[in-house]
Amino acid sequence: MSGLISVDDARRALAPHALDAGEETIGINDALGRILARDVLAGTTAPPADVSAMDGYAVRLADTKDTGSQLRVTGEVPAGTLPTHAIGPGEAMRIFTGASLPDGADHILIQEEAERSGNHIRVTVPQSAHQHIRKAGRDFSAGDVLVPAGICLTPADLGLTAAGNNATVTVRRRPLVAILPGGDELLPPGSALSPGKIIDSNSAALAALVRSWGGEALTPGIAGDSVAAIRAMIDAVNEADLILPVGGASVGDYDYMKAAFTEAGADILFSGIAVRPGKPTWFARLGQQRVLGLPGNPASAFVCAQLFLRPLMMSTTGPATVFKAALETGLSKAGFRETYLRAVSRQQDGQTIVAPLADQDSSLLRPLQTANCLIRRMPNAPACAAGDTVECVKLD
Ligand SMILES: Nc1nc2c(c(=O)[nH]1)N[C@H]1C(S)=C(S)[C@@H](COP(=O)(O)OP(=O)(O)OC[C@H]3O[C@@H](n4cnc5c(N)ncnc54)[C@H](O)[C@@H]3O)O[C@H]1N2
Ligand code: MOO
Repeated sequence: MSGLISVDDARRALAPHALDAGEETIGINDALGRILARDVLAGTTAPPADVSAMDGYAVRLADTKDTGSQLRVTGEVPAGTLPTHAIGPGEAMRIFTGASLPDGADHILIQEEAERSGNHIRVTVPQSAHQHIRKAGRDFSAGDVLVPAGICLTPADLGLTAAGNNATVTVRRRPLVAILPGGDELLPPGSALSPGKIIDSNSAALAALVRSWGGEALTPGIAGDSVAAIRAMIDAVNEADLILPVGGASVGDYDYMKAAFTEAGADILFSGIAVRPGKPTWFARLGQQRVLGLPGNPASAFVCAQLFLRPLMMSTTGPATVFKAALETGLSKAGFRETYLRAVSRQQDGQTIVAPLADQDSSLLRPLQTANCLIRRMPNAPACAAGDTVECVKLD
């Protein structure tokens, strides 16, 4: 109907245009939250040798079984040095936490369980089992995969990466995504408002989504309602891998976005999707740049970013979570557009329950803040009852 393409066809049309911004190698201190492009390998073994886990004496267990046993202290191994000699029967070596075990030793007598006098120690607590030695390679061995490619780097991953003697990691480059809101009514947050003006909320929400999907967001400002103003903005973001024009996508007299992009040389691949909310969503190529036009209504822009922008950026994030849930309340017959209802899902008695929010108007931000998922309804889906199973998409 009316020249709109289906959600599935839109996804298929977008698939060949998914972003692959390439790889870059960066310092580990800048890598938190980045997507790893190449496995991190251990360049060393940890611990590199059998080491002491306590401050005390490296001994032979057999020499320390009885209270009062005397051992001769033949030397010392502080952490960071290697033992200069082995120990023999009746001998001990002073050792500190993390230091390498001398040959001949098979046990650490902690200093609290020994009494020192000159070059001798006396066992004050009989020792019964080998203890306090960390074996070489207990954590990892040289050549092990420490962090697999594809994951989003956490603080623990970075500690492990460093321990494996890696100062850098190779991560996916962040695609540069420019957000281009258009409309004479829009002012940035924090402005002095005047009659007829509203605040641009889409830029903040979309920039946050872009960042959470591994991209870098550019927000060059708001374009006025004219082809010339929009073209100036297009020129200003020629570095971007993807441009997100927001608003001005529908049929109103001041909806200039597509005209401006066409004039700039863009090739529009589709315009209008049978989806609710988000019908005016469109897609174009401007040379190497991808252009995903989103509707101005905040819920439409947000939902269509989840449905269409996320897959475009998928090479850096992986697919959205889809799950099944039981409806808390019935739903009336669906319209001809594939519909995504903002909803709240929760666990109850081992079951996932989902409830659509009462007001689904696409201008509203409050329900969007409350929602944690979208209920997907296929075009013309029949009415369904409470308890029926529906498909849901987790919201980011
Ligand atoms: N006669 C028709 N009118 C409309 C149709 C239609 O088919 N025929 N489609 C409607 C649908 S569906 C949508 S969605 C909207 C989308 O229109 P646009 O993409 O052209 O968006 P605008 O008109 O520029 O804005 C719509 C609405 O959203 C507000 N807005 C815009 N940008 C922002 C922003 N950055 N932050 C916050 N709010 C924004 C704007 O002020 C409008 O209220 O069109 C319907 N109309
Ligand atoms: O498709 Mo629009 O997003 O319903 O308001």
